[in-house]
Amino acid sequence: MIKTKGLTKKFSRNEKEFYTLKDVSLHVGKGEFVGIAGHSGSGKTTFFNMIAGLTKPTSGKIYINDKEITAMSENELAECRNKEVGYILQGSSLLNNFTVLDNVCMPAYLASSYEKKREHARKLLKEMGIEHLENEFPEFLSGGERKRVSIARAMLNEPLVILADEPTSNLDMENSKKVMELLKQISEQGTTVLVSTHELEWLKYTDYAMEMEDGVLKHYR
Ligand SMILES: Nc1ncnc2c1ncn2[C@@H]1O[C@H](COP(=O)(O)OP(=O)(O)OP(=O)(O)O)[C@@H](O)[C@H]1O
Repeated sequence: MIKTKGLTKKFSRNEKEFYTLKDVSLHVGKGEFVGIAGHSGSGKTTFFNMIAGLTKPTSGKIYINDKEITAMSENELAECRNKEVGYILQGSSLLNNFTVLDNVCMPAYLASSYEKKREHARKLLKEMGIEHLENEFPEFLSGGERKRVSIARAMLNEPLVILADEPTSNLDMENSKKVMELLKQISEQGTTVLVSTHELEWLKYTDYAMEMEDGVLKHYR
């Protein structure tokens, strides 16, 4: 479950202050698949970074599974981020010097249950249809394959919430479809999924969609 209440974010540039998010309230229930449409620069990534606990809001509250992350200490927040939120960043965030399997296992390096997680990582690669690539290095993969590795990595700690920021950008139709189908499947298994996109056609996979326009979140469909 994701809940935001009156979220605002003020940035400054060249000594001028401006609001990137303006009073954003959203409630996404367990297992729901919700889309956020919006043009480049409308505030989607800022919104996702806040839900992931990476950027602090200027004002407003954020709850993940009924826990207010905006009231947490840095340590509590780091733990919540690692356990409860899987973030698929815009673009490629895989490490090229590590194999596919090691990239997927990255969020578990410090965990005592590392070996068990490695088995889970293999299961996830299978679910993503890329188990044959586990020993490859990311730079030799296609964009669609890399994105599926990122989804597997975000799923490693079995989070209750998945954030996918523009997961179809730079992918062809076939791969975009595959990625959206995988995210839908993840939500049907009970994980809450929030996806952003500027390509409206992909919103048909979601349960419903909102639109971000100049930092204001409105109902889309
Ligand atoms: N750290 C920052 N300092 C100043 N301005 C920022 C900062 N981060 C984002 N912005 C500005 O906030 C606005 C929203 O950016 P954001 O990245 O959230 O948009 P977006 O909808 O995700 O766009 P895109 O899809 O292109 O990434 C932009 O005008 C951006 O330049």
